[in-house]
Amino acid sequence: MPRAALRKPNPDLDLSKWLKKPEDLPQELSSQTLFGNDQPLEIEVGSGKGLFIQTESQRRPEHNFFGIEIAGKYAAHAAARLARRDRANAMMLAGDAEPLFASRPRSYAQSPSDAGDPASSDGRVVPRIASGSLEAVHVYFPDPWWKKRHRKRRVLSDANIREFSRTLRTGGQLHFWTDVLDYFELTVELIAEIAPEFGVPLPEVQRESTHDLDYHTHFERRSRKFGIPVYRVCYRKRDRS
Ligand SMILES: C[S@@+](CC[C@H](N)C(=O)[O-])C[C@H]1O[C@@H](n2cnc3c(N)ncnc32)[C@H](O)[C@@H]1O
Repeated sequence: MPRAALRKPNPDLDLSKWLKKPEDLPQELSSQTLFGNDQPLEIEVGSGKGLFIQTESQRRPEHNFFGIEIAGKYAAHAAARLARRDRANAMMLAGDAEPLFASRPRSYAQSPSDAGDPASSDGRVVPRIASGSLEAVHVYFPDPWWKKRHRKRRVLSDANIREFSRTLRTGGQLHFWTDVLDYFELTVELIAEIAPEFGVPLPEVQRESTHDLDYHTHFERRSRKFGIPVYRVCYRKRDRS
């Protein structure tokens, strides 16, 4: 299903507080470095038009929300939602989530001398997101990328699932919703195989919507309007020991 065209953003809206580029970010990503406080940090990967981050940052002001969206236009659209509401606990990154979660150097480097994450004095790479530091990771309606040569683009790849688990605190949550049944089943199997610390997936309930934008995300809205079933799960990371 093609995506609807985006409305042009208001050029008078100053997005600088809500829309970041990878090069604007501090080396370590935490509530303290991004928001200047110690509220629990939740990251949404693939925010699209930003309905989730808009509604959740309003509903739970005691948490911070960092949305990552690789498509610049969508990231700007989501940031504009936050800017119009002057939201203090949410911001968007226009960029790829994978190198930010990676615990090995990846390619946000601009030049060979600026190669990825810094090494600590004993030569280990320091990840951008500290282990056990996140309250939740949200992945809603990720592109399934069926072709074999495209599978490495999946947000729920082996590598990313391991990194999501690494960065979540014990008891932290991974939310995954999709309307693609095969992809849902394959991903649930994959998580059980490579990240058993997530335990069994807990089903999340479908809420009744009370108005036209009362949905979790834009893709959830679209699926429900077309009568397409949505598969929703939440994992809670357990202590491995
Ligand atoms: C199908 S859309 C779903 C958007 C939104 N989550 C929703 O449910 O309405 C998937 C989004 O993930 C974004 N995306 C894909 N790979 C990404 C990555 N590696 N990092 C950040 N965003 C990514 C795409 O640009 C796209 O906007």
